[in-house]
Amino acid sequence: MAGDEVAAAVAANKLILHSVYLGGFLVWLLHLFELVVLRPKRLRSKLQKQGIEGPPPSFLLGNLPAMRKSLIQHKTQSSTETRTSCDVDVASWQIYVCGLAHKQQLCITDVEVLKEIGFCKSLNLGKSSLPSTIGGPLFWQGLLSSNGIIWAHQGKIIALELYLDKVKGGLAEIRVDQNLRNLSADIIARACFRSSYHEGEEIFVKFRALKKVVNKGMMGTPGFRLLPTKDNREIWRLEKEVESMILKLVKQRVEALNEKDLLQMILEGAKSSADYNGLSHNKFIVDNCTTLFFAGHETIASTASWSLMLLAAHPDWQARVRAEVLEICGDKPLNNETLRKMKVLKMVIKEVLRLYAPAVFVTREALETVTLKNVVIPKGVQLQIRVPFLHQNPDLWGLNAHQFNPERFANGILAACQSSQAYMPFGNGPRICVGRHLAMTELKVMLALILSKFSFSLSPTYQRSPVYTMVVEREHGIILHATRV
Ligand code: HEM
Repeated sequence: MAGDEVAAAVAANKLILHSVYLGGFLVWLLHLFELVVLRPKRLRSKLQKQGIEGPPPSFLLGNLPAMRKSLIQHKTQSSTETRTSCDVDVASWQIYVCGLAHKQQLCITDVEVLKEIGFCKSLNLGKSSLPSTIGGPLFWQGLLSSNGIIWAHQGKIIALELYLDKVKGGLAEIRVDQNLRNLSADIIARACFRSSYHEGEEIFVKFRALKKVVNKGMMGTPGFRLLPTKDNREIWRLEKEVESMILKLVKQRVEALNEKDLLQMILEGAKSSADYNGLSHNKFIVDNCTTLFFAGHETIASTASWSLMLLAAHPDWQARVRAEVLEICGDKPLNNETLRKMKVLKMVIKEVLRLYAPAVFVTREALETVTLKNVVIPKGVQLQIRVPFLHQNPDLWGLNAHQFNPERFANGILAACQSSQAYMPFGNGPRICVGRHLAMTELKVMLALILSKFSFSLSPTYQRSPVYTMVVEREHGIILHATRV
């Protein structure tokens, strides 16, 4: 072949290649247009035909930072007020599309619909794929994000081990000599796996690093996770490390004396996992352990931190809780009996969970077409419940809905709110948090121990900075002054 023929062939090849790339890109753009413009329009008109009105679809094209800001806005100057974007249009049904999961999202604020979701036992209303799309490597196909028969299988194993009586039985003696995060990790490690934070420390460190990278950017954009970007490579590396550490812990456990604890139950459940959905033995173990690390650790660390901030900002409530703890316990150790008597502490925790619910969204997906409040929800539509909207809605909680006032829970949730469905820090219905009893016990133990020894005030430099990073965290931390009581 002559030189100019070779050059012509190369140029032709290049042209073909570029046309293929361009064609692929155009198809991708069309697909995106279909997802974010046409489908929501179709869904909206379907709902309009059923008499449901809502604002026009809005488009959140995978912009996680913008979504975080819209959820937790800094609307007031006050360092402790918790006002969120509650005053945006809260129509009963809002329709908008969220490019994060490339699914149509139906935002629900109608408590009657929430009630129906709570009572709906059908496996057709499952967990939305949004959390696993965004937070995939943190919990993949564990209990938190799975559906159908595998969820039922995992639920039987895990929920049984976290029942109230087991939680009470597992109360270990705890020393307050670590920071809150480590303390909550320690309790989770002890309660679930009878190991200590120290033994699992490395896993928690890696897991936090993994969470930090997963949180960055536009993780829900289709195909994005497959690209070998710097962050994705970091995620893949950390994922492998966490996995091998968990499996090492499991190996040590198998070689040691068997105890009937949660880890042991997960190991036994893993033996039959393939029968349920083809999940491999190791994947079943790793996904459920990471789910528990994530669900049980970050949520509690977040609630404990906000509790201390609010108590520091409200010295009257801090003094009431301390007086209660000292009166009930004196020099006695904390146990189930004494914890049960701490009514003021419980009211405070409930109020903190109302104002700073760590899980901002509770989500569901219509895995098949379902009907809620006589409205037909087509298969594939995701339902999104924004917890802060419900928890701080003045129509439901009264005019002081944005203020810290634990007294509202003095006579229970029903007396505090127009509808008990509107209080859902732990979600609702069949998918309600399986760790809620452990969480409440853990929070009571941590706060009682800390408040019995220290008194807190807010540093003048403290700046309120809630930010949504899978749970509601503090962007600039919480700065408190502590003195020994
Ligand atoms: C303050 C602490 C906690 C909060 C606010 C919290 C909140 C939640 C929420 C909102 C859900 C979703 C519920 C729904 O979709 O209706 C959930 C699910 C879950 N939580 Fe928690 N949680 C906490 C602590 C824990 C702990 C300590 C554990 C375990 C050790 C745990 C394990 C789980 C699991 C496994 C699920 C999935 C349940 C399912 O889908 O069947 N959580 N949690």
